[in-house]
Amino acid sequence: MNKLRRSMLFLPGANAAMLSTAFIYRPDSIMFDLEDAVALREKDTARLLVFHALQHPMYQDIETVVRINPLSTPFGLADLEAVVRAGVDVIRLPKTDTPEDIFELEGHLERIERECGREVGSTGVMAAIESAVGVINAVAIARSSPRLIGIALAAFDYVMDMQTERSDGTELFYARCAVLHAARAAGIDAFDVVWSDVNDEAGFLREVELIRKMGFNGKSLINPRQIDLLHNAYAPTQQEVDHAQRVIEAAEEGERNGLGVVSLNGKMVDAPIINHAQRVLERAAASGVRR
Ligand SMILES: CC(C)(COP(=O)(O)OP(=O)(O)OC[C@H]1O[C@@H](n2cnc3c(N)ncnc32)[C@H](O)[C@@H]1OP(=O)(O)O)[C@@H](O)C(=O)NCCC(=O)NCCSC(=O)C[C@@](O)(CC(=O)O)C(=O)O
Ligand SMILES: [Mg+2]
Repeated sequence: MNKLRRSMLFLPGANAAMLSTAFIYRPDSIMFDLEDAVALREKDTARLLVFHALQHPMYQDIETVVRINPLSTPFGLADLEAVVRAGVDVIRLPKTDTPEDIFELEGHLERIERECGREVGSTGVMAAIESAVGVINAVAIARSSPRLIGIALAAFDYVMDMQTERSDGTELFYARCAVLHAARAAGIDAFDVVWSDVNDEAGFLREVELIRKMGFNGKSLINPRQIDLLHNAYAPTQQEVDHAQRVIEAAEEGERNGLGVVSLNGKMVDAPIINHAQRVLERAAASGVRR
C-alpha cells in the first residue's frame, strides 16, 4: 500500500510556538507554510525557523512538506535553497498554472540537491492548483515530473479567480473532478481544499464525506482538531471490513473451484470487487476501523 496521506496540516512558518509542538498531533504530513500564512515582514524569520524545525529530531519520522513562495516572488528561490538543504521531503508549489512552473522548480531542485549532496530526485513535489488556468492544465501539470507525489486543489484563491465564493461545494464541482482525474491519470495523490471554519465540525465532516466518496486521498488541514475527525471518517466501518473479508473468502473458494466470477448473497464478485475488498482490508490494517 502507498503511504497514507489523508491529512496535511498547514502550519504558519513564522509561528515559533506551533513549530515547537505540532509534531505531537501526528498528521500524516506536516506542511510548514512560508507563503500566504506569513506576513511580508516575517518571510525571512519564517524561513529560518522552518530551516531549523526541519532538522529537529521530532520531525524526522513524519513526512515534511514546505509551501514555498512562488518562484516569481523575491522569496521563492531563497525558500527553496534553505528547505532542500534542511532535508524537506516535499515542496508544495503554490499557484501552479502550467507544467513549465514545475520544470522551473525541477531545474532549481536538481542544482541544489547536487550542491548539498542530496540524491538527485529525492525531493518530492506537490503542485497546488489555485486558478482556472491551473485546473484546465491539471493533467499536463500532474504528468510533468516523476517528482510529483500529488496535486492539491486550493479553493480560496481558486474561487477568487472564478469570481465566486466558497459555499456548499457547487463552486468547486468542476475543479474537484478535474484535479482528481488528473491525479489518477498520472498515478499520483489528490488532495482536497482546506475547511476554514475550525469550529464547524458538522460542515467539515460533510465535506470530508463528499471528497472521500469522490476518491480524494485526503485534505489540506489548518487545525489539529481536524486531524482525528478526518482520519476517523476515512477509516472503513466494521461492516465494510466484515463484508470485505467475506468477499475475499468467496473469491478464494471460487478460485479453488476454478471460477473467475462467484456470487455472494446474490451479488457478483469479480476482479474489481476483490481488489476493492483488498484495499478496504489494507486500509483497516493501516488506519483502524471507524468509531
Ligand atoms: C485557524 C487558526 C487561526 C485557529 O486558531 P485557534 O487559536 O482558534 O486554534 P485552537 O484550536 O484553539 O488551537 C489549539 C492549539 O492548537 C495549536 N494550533 C492551532 N492550529 C495549529 C496548526 N495549524 N498547526 C499546529 N498547531 C496549531 C494552537 O497553537 C493551540 O496550541 P496550544 O496553545 O498549545 O493549546 C489556527 O488553527 C491556524 O493558524 N491555522 C493555520 C492557518 C494556515 O496555515 N493558513 C494558511 C493555509 S490556507 C491558505 O493559504 C489558503 C489556500 O492557499 C490553501 C491551499 O493552498 O490549499 C487556498 O488558496 O485555498
Ligand atoms: Mg492559496
